Amino acid sequence: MAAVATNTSISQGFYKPEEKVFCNDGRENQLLHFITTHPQLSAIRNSPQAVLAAIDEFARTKDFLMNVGPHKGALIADIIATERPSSILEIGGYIGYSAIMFGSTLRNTGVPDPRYVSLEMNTQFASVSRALVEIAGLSDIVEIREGACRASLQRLASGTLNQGPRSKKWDMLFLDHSKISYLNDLKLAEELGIVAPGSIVIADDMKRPGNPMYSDYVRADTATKVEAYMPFVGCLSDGGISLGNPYLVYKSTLLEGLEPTGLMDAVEISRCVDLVEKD
Ligand SMILES: C[S@@+](CC[C@H](N)C(=O)[O-])C[C@H]1O[C@@H](n2cnc3c(N)ncnc32)[C@H](O)[C@@H]1O
Repeated sequence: MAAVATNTSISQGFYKPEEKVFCNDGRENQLLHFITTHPQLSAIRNSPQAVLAAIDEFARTKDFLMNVGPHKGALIADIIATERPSSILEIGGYIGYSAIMFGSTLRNTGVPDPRYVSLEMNTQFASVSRALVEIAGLSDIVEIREGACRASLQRLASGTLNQGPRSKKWDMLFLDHSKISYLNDLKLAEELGIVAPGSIVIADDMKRPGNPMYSDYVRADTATKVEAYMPFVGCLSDGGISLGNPYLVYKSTLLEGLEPTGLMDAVEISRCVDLVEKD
């Protein structure tokens, strides 16, 4: 059997450029077909690295895919390997590239009872992702949860989904969904106790396209956050907008890394280090 190249993505070049239409035009099913009919499928099975290499091969040679990619992905995988979280929650799973890369890294840390839950609202993307996670041999620790993330976050925190850590707090939250929703959904995760002291929040695409409202929030001191929060305390709400917990303290840094297309981007790493007393 021919050997499967597992680390060719970086050396063999970049993904095709992102065009006006960049997803949901049939390419996700074509990717699944590409992998399930791959001449090296038997060697790809149960090898997360080989599945990632096959996804990268598709995105280099056939069609762009909006994955975190091998470069920024490696930066985040290094943090997982060093910090050894037990539980990682991802918002925005797409076809499962990050879930396979980070789920595999999580498994390799050897932490007891590892859990990776990936929230994805698009039914078709969730089903491709589930299939690729299964081919990668990671279904035992990676769960693809279909649905809009705010409802899933509520269910996770209320314990009506039976996967996840025993407490409400998750050790790591990876934000990679609609950029405009990052801040509102982080605030919901704060209110629900999903993000708490000890959690690390990682946000993608912080340079391309960038997310000033989000970065201002995670870099602000608590006094500034409390001042912005106070006027709205007690307002009636339908639950669509979250106020968050301004008493949580983050230490936040920006880490530069390449998009899979070769353009420079960055991820924001925000460590929730404290919960200060209310005055
Ligand atoms: C950039 S892609 C995620 C890429 C993936 N993390 C990776 O690197 O392999 C963004 C995904 O977020 C999903 N998404 C956007 N808004 C969402 C929401 N509110 N709830 C759940 N998923 C959402 C989209 O359907 C899309 O698949």
